[in-house]
Amino acid sequence: MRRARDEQDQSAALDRILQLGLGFAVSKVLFSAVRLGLFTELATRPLPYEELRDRLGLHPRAARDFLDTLVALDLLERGPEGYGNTPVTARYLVRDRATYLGGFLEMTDLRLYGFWGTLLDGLRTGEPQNEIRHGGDFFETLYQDPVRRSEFLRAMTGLSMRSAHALADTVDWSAHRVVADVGCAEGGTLGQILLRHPHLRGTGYDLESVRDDFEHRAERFGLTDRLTFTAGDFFTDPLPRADALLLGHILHDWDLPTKRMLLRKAYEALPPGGVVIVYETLIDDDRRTNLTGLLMSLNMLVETTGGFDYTGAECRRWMAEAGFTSSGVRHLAGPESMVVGRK
Ligand SMILES: C[S@@+](CC[C@H](N)C(=O)[O-])C[C@H]1O[C@@H](n2cnc3c(N)ncnc32)[C@H](O)[C@@H]1O
Repeated sequence: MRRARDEQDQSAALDRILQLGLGFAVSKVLFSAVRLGLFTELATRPLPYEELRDRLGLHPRAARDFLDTLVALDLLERGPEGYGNTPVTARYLVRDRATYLGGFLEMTDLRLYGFWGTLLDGLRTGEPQNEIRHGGDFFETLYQDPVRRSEFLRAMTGLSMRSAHALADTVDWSAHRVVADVGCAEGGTLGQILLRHPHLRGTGYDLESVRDDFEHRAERFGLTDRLTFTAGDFFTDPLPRADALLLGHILHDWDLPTKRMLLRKAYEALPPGGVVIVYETLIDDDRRTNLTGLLMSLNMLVETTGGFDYTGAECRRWMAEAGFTSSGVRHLAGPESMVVGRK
């Protein structure tokens, strides 16, 4: 009896190893579906097999396996009317919906997928594997190409969207008037917060080259009267003054001295009682369970010269060193949590 159970366990573990080994294939199936606009084609209703195949321009040899793989992955439903979105893909993978996450997946396919191909080099050398593999500054290099810049900034909106909703809903904004987002990208997070809290004004702070993308999105939000852009470089300039400062997926881009410098600058920019809100895929304190946080940290190895993700306990320690009198960690959404520090 026990032997039979051991054999079953072993066989399940072997299946898992096989599936992990084929993880790259799963990623590519998902990326292809997003880039083909499959979930967007199904936005209003399910479609019969032939019609869907023809609309997507798929070869008959490939189409059935491709679509049924997505069914097996719980990313499509198949019923009498054909193939349709699941509630999750309808919400997150249909383009032009406010909840679209696909921008992050598109960027992951176009950039990260290739860069992770030389992970082994990164593991051995500690050097980035992306556009700055042979030197240069990451953001300066990336932003030289306007298409890649916009694609990256859109990806940030997708990555942060669920946390943006959670921040808007769970933080007590009533005590604040002005909130600034440091390294705001397109301003998607700030926009979601301001839409829900009409008494707030917001400043997006980022490099000058981000201005057009930010202002375009502020217009789409209908928030140009309350949401403005301030160009700045947080290495050389002070941070904008505000009652609340957001640092979303910023600290993980940089080495420890820069993380500390940014928290010190945040402290200086806040009035007494002001708060800094750091949010990321924080790694659990025991570094065992938040797989996305650990993978994100390896992604910082691939993408940056010194960046790494970290635990809530580490961040609270750096906040205390910067002068913040109290701090606490709270879960936001999925793998993401925030650390709130009060001056
Ligand atoms: C990983 S993205 C995070 C975007 C956004 N906060 C989010 O969570 O979706 C990092 C952002 O920091 C900005 N950034 C990089 N270097 C900067 C600098 N020296 N000064 C100001 N912003 C900078 C980038 O342009 C980018 O928008």
